[in-house]
Amino acid sequence: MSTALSVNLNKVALIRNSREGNFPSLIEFGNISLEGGAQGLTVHPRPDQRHIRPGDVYDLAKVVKSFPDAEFNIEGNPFAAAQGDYPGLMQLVADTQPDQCTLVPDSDDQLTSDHGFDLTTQSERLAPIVEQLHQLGVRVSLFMDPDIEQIKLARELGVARIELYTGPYALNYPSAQHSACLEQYRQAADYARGIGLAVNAGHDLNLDNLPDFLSIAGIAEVSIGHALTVDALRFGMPQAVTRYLQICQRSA
Ligand SMILES: CC(=O)[C@@H](O)[C@H](O)COP(=O)(O)O
Ligand SMILES: NCC(=O)COP(=O)(O)O
Repeated sequence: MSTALSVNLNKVALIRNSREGNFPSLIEFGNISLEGGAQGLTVHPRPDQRHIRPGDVYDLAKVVKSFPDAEFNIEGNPFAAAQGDYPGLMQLVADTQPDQCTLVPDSDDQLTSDHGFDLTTQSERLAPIVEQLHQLGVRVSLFMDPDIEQIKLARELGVARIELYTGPYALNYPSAQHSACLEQYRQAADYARGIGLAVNAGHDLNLDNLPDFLSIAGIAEVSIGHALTVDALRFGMPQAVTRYLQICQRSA
């Protein structure tokens, strides 16, 4: 099986935002990624617009549509309030109709995503959001820790996928805890697939830790941005995309 690579362009936007103007262009790097064979693009618009801006979401939706087989994945917290010209995640999704929306429980003051949903407390308020996204024809993925009890609750919400938050996996690679950590993710992924959920994964995956992670059977998609952008500084964007694709094509 091959795992789809969705290139997250957040950090290209971070560089762009450090000066006036539109350099680097996200449209250019979105095209380079998809021309290089990536199966999709991911963006994570946040209310403070530290990187992805609403205009980027509309621009990249158009880029993805120009590649018939490519997918657009918009991530974010559906409960984060509109702020300035950030209209809220659900408005951006309604306007651009992405293939997938990955719901992430980030608060506005987080440096980055650092945990999955606690569905014991969030399921009730997520249910109408999931329904709304399904009404829009958007596939829903929930950002989750590798916790089987939580994954059971994700299935009850009727979503198609979960995205395993791989921050702890990356943190433990390579260490004495690596094997046990990988096994926890394997068991969570196997369980999720066994109850009918497809499994995505993301956060801090890189060229070193990705091969071991993709020894886990049936990972549908990995979304990678931070390390891939650094690798683009090293090798150029086309070669960086190629190197991740080579690993994804060898997945279990
Ligand atoms: C949800 C997740 O792990 C990442 O996709 C997220 O996009 C990281 O956000 P930053 O790029 O803002 O760190
Ligand atoms: N969902 C994970 C993602 O889109 C990118 O995460 P990272 O590679 O920037 O850590």
